[in-house]
Amino acid sequence: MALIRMLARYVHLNQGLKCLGASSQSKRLQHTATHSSSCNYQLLPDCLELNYGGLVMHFDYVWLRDHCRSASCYNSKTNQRNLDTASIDLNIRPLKSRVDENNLFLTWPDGHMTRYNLTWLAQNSYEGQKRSAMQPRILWNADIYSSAKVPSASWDKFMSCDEELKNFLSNFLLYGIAFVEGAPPTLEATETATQRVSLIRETMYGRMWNFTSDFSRGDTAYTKLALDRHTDTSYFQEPCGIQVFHCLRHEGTGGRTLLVDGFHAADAVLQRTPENFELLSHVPIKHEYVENLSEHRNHMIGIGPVLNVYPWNNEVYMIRYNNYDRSVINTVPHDVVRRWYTAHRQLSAELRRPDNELWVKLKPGKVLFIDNWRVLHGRESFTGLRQLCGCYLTRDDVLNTARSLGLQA
Ligand SMILES: C[N+](C)(C)CCCC[C@H](N)C(=O)O
Ligand SMILES: O=C(O)CCC(=O)C(=O)O
Ligand SMILES: [Fe+2]
Repeated sequence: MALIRMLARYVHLNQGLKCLGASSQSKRLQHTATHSSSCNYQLLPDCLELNYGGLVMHFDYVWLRDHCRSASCYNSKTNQRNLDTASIDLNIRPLKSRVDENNLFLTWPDGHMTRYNLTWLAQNSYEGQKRSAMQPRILWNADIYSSAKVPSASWDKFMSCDEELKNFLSNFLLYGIAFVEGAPPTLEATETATQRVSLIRETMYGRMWNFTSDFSRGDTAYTKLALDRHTDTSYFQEPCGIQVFHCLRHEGTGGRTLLVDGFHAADAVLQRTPENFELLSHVPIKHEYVENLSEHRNHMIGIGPVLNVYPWNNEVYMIRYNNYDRSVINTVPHDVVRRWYTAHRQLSAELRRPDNELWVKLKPGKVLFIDNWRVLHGRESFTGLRQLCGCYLTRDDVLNTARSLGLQA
């Protein structure tokens, strides 16, 4: 209750501020209302209201001064701000204003004039951001993914042709998983493939890893035991963005890989029980990695909610779910803990629905890329010698590559 009340208060506060600005002050101040064929605007006491392209937007005056793109305020070669934001009068108002077909012009008290392209304003306004589509994704269960018949990239083309890389990344962004097939079954080839996409993120497990069930590290991954669905490195303040797996060898039985779309499960919780979604996206949880071997001593702590969402549209951008590595809960009082367990139970039930489970057997030559911020992985127990190599990738650089190829990321 306390949490929900706190959120409610936050919302009321925001609305309260808006009302105060519009009602108590507007009677005293003169409004400037201007119309052009496609656009009209008003200088309200606390913000500029712009109606353009069917969208009503509100811009704070300091924001408007801060976002001046003139040559003295902004370096368009480096795309960096020159203006010292701390030097803007927090009560600043424009002295003069006008619009033409495509632009809004404001003249500031010191005589400086700013020209804003109206389309730019629409794209960069809060209202526009709120309305704009979320990252296009196909939320999947086993059936949806299998029926989509998503093609794997073929090693030769993947390495030589940008169009193949673009298709691969486009599928990766849509589904959170993507495969390259026909790769040489070596650690070196795996490394080369990943470097086509991004930079390798070195961790305490190394840069490229090649592991088997020898308990060389203090973690269940280095055994033959089954591993329930989870995300990796939840105990980092910024969990690794992408995980790459390439099974170089398996002489034995079992050992299939389990994949589950965490965003699909989170969406089911949001649709059915919004208050549980709210708890999962606001209660901070700790994950911890404590390794105490003579060769390796590590202590990692990561803090954050299970679901990380953008506050302006509730879009989930990261799930942290690892019940093995989840640490003591001492960040919220007992009544919130109780409700959090109920919410966690619902999410777990969604993640465990058999129809959400995609099982694949990794084979030499087949490289799997997993979005570790979205798709959970696990594995079946196994017998015999099984050797898995791979690495983590930095998320920013994967998205950077995708954007440079013209994809929305
Ligand atoms: C992939 N590799 C074997 C190197 C590390 C495994 C890390 C396992 C850890 N429990 C986690 O989930 O983060
Ligand atoms: O052995 C596997 O297939 C995966 C183990 C695992 O979860 C990991 O290495 O992160
Ligand atoms: Fe893992």
